[in-house]
Amino acid sequence: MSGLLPEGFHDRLPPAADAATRLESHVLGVARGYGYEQVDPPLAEFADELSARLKAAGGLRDAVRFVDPVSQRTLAIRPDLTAQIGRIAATRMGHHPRPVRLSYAGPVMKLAASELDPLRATRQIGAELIGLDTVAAATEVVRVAIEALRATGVEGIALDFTLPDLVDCLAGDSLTPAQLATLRDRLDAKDAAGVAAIAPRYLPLIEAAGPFDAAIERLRASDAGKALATRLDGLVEIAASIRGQAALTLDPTERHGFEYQSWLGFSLFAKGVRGEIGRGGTYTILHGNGREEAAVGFSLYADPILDAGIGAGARRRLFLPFGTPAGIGAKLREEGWVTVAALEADDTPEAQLCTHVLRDGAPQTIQAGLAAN
Ligand SMILES: N[C@@H](Cc1c[nH]c[nH+]1)C(=O)O
Repeated sequence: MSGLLPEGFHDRLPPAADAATRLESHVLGVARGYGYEQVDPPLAEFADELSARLKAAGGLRDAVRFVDPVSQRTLAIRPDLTAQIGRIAATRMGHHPRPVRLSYAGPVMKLAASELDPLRATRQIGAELIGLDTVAAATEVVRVAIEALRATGVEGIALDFTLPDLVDCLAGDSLTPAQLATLRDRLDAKDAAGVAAIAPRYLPLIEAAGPFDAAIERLRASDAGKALATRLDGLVEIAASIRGQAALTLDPTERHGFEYQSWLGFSLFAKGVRGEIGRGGTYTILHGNGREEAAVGFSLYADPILDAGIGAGARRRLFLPFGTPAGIGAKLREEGWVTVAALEADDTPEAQLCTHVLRDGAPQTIQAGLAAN
């Protein structure tokens, strides 16, 4: 059925849409347990406001934009919720004591799809801690993310740490901006020869990538000037808090998708799920008066998780034959049943995808085969 929706857009049908709601409430529930309260910003807002909120965010290349006939200003549909949370924290919640803990869930839209990420209209669920980007703050955020994924039934979680601003931090002023840009590009491509041609001292960063402990050791060994020592110590502490709950790797130069994250970034993966299921890290919010504020957070991507069939749960629907008194249905729903009432005499449990049928006043399982969805 091509042409019904633009490429990269999709409908969620039953039972996947119910699963999506359940997943969202599990994640928000775990975040709520850690003190994160939900905010719900609008789908679109002034483009200049959205693009200037996070330091190093690089504009709104990813956003669908249009001129609002009412305000006559350019609006952007959010491609990511983090900047909106930053805006709320910096403005309307600017007077709240720090750190502020906020959670969110909602649709986002991207201007273009990529091969790795073919969906343009997706949903993000996440949490942001505003006011700190310390190891303690990052540890909490990473824990919430992992616990939230586990609560939704995701198994085989893997977390890949990265150090998004590492290259800039090591470069000092020894490289021109143009050289730095090429270097970043070559590091992203893991092009050892290209890196060697610009600055051979960066080669150990490519070689270090891999399982966490070994990668840390290799990085420490190559860090003669101890320029990385604090960052590496921080990573080790964060990693220790989730050990055993996720497979840990470290790719110090990975920058794809980490546009605005600062000293720490991480990507989340799960067994049996294609691509990333979430991402997070530390970043800097810009206040109107030029003040900068540290923050850390994560966003989970519901679509790949749901597409892998995780969190779907089994359907359990009880068919109430035509004429069943309303009071009986009410009592069964109180007991936790999902009831589906026949509204016409010839309706059937099969047509209503029911797993159970009310017979002689009691729910009975329908023979296997019929019950399958
Ligand atoms: N919103 C970011 C992840 C993030 C949340 N907070 C900090 N970083 C993303 O989806 O790429």
